[in-house]
Amino acid sequence: MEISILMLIDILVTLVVSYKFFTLVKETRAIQLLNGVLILLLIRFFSGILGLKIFNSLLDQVKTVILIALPIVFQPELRRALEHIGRGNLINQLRRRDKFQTHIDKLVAAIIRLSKDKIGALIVVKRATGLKDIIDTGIELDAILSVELLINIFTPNSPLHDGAIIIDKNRLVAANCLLPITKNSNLKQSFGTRHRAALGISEESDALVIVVSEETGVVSITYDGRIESNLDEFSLKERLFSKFDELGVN
Ligand SMILES: Nc1ncnc2c1ncn2[C@@H]1O[C@H](COP(=O)(O)OP(=O)(O)OP(=O)(O)O)[C@@H](O)[C@H]1O
Repeated sequence: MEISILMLIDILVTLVVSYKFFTLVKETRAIQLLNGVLILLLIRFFSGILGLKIFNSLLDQVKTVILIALPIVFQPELRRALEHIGRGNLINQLRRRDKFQTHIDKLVAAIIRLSKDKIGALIVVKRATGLKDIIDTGIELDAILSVELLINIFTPNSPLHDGAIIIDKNRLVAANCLLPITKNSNLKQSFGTRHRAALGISEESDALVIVVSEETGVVSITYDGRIESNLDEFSLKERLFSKFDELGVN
């Protein structure tokens, strides 16, 4: 078989597009469904070879239902993916990164100071999932994010220090908010309600949550129902950056 240049280009383009698609969905809930679809296609392939006619037609029906249901169930992910492609322009990306760096720098500077002073904090950073029901449990602020404001809010005895704050891009949306507590029973005993609340909201939304322990000053981050502890300034910035870059916040 002759391999033409066109064929090589074809393979390369398919690989690049598949890789891009995979990186877009890998940390979303779409990945589980994608795995399911791949398994289904594999079963359909073998059942085709074996000539199991009734089973084949059943699998074909299931495939049709899934194809119709996909765009409905994954409407937010699809929208994000299309927006991501639309933002491909390099200048826009650089501009976005720059603006974005400023929000992250402010946030991280405040967290590091809170950590040094062992001031407990619970900071929910909104991503794609709306958090209206959580915001409604607290006090709406809609203030521009600043290091001083963040420190002021969490300073013990300040009227807003209890509960969580919600941040959306460079705005501090609300404080004093109540988060759902995780039901995960495999957590370390040392994680109290502040950390359990951070995990709870990260299980129910795609938000990133930063926790500063009042007892130890340790900084943790939760996302997708997972917790990472003992983050220093560098790794915290790195986590925030990669999570938001993925989403394309501006
Ligand atoms: N469901 C919740 N939603 C929002 N904030 C909460 C919630 N539960 C607890 N908190 C916050 O956590 C504080 C209590 O933290 P607690 O000491 O139980 O947690 P912890 O995980 O051990 O943290 P630390 O290491 O800071 O002690 C409360 O004063 C409140 O500000």
